[in-house]
Order: sequence, then structure tokens, then C-alpha cells
Amino acid sequence: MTDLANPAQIKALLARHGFHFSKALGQNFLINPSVCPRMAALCGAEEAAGVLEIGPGIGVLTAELARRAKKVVALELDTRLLPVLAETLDQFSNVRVVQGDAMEADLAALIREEFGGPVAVCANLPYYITSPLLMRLLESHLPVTAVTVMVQKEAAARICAAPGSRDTGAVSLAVRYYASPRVLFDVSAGSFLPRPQVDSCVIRLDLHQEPPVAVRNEALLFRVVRAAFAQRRKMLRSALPAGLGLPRERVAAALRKAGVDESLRGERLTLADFARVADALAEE
Ligand SMILES: C[S@@+](CC[C@H](N)C(=O)[O-])C[C@H]1O[C@@H](n2cnc3c(N)ncnc32)[C@H](O)[C@@H]1O
Repeated sequence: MTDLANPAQIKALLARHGFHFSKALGQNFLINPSVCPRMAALCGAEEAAGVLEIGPGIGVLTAELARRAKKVVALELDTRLLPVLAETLDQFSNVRVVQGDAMEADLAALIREEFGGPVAVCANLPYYITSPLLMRLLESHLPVTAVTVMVQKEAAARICAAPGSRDTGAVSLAVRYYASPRVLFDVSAGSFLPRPQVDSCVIRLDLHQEPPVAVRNEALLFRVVRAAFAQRRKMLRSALPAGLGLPRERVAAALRKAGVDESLRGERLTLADFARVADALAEE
């Protein structure tokens, strides 16, 4: 049996299957033996109905999840990895590997059919789709308790940024609408095969039962947030009309009504501020 924390054995396994890493699919596999047990222990696997993993690779994290969760469903895009996973996860009767694209798959149906209730999501994410995939998981109103993922360190700083901080952006605010984010631990570039250019970080997003702010039109809220950060060095009085394609006077009136200073930049606003601006614009 292959020791999935042993680089020499992993290389031998992949060579036996004629596998070559695909950069385009973000294939950097974990080889640091301490990372997967920590992720699996911190992702809420035991409390949920099971764990949905995205991108199992050769199954190193999947195995640790299977030791703790009632059931693990692992969604992998690369068909070349299916025979590898059949071999490495052979000992676990509570794991099902599903071939598919996490950006396209009907995740609601998958969770409904495979699990009896809300799941935890755990993944070492393919970096090329980190933000869109996270937003898909959050926006789709899936029965998910928490999302624990490895992302690039810079992405973690943006996703978990507190409002008003230097790293805050449209993604940070969108994430906070759906979840409470926190950084769990850092992971060095040397923990992966092949070694990526940058360090990584494991974060956990605990999904809210209800959004922390009430807003009339969710889509408009996110349009306002994106407009404010599309030109983040500009004050709201310029950034919002440009980003929303609205007359300056209309935006100025909405900002006044919302009690938000038009000379501020987006990074100074909280989610509640943005919600008041969106509501004021919706009323105009
Ligand atoms: C960073 S690797 C992580 C592999 C493994 N979980 C580990 O930690 O070693 C990302 C994995 O996601 C898979 N992947 C890439 N794009 C995907 C997609 N759109 N849907 C599902 N899996 C994808 C890759 O093939 C790869 O196995």
C-alpha cells in the first residue's frame, strides 16, 4: 500500500499509472504528512452528515476525511486520477469518488442524493478557480455547514480581510455576507509536489443561517460592492457612478440617504453601509 505522505512512494505510484501533473488543473499534491490530518480534524467532518471534497488528487486528504466522517464524496475533474484513487482509497468503504467539474456539477443534487443532511466541504482547491468556486459554494444556498479550504496565502488574506483593512475587497465583503471567515494555519510551498511558487493557507468559512444584514436586492448589493472596488483608489462619488452606469446625482442622493460620506473609498465601508446604499439606490 502506498504511503501518501512519502514523496518517493507517491512518485512511484504516479509513474506506475503513467500520470503527469497538469499545471492547468492546479495539480499540486500535498506531501507534508501533518497538513491533511489537521485539515480533516478542523473541518467539522464528525458533526456533519458527511464531507464533500473537491479535487481529491491522489486521495491524501480524502483518506484523512474518511477516517473521521460518516461518508466522503470526492469530486475530481481529471479522469486520469480515477484509477489512482481506486487504488489509494481501496480500504475505505465510506468514500465515493465522482468524476466531474466542480464549476459545472449540480452540487445541490449531489449533496441531496449522497448525504442525508448538511455537509462540510473540505478541499485543497485548484488555485485557478479559487474565488469563483468559493463564491459558487456560498451563493448556491447549499446545505453546507462549513467550507474548509487550502488557498494561496494572498487569496486567504483577501477572503478573510476585516472590513476597513488594507486587504479588503469585493470578495471579502461577499464572503462575509454568507459566512464568518477565519484563518486556521499557514502551509509552506515545500509541502506540495510539485512545489508551487507561493505559500498557502488553510481557511474555514462557517456559513450563516441568515445573512448578517437585511437588504432588499442581493444582486444590487453585490453590484454596488463590485463597483466600489473596481476602482478602489477612487472615492465613492466617482467609483459608483462609473461602475454602476448611473448619473452622479442619483448616486450622491442615495449616499446621502444612506448616511454614507461620498468622499470615502469602498474599503472604509462595512457590509451594513453597503446594504444601506443598495437599499437607497433601489428606492430611487
Ligand atoms: C491542488 S490539487 C489538490 C489534490 C489533493 N486534494 C491534495 O491535497 O493533494 C487540486 C485538485 O483539483 C482537481 N481539479 C482541478 N479543477 C477541478 C474542477 N474544476 N473540478 C473538480 N476538480 C478539479 C485537480 O485535478 C487536482 O486533483
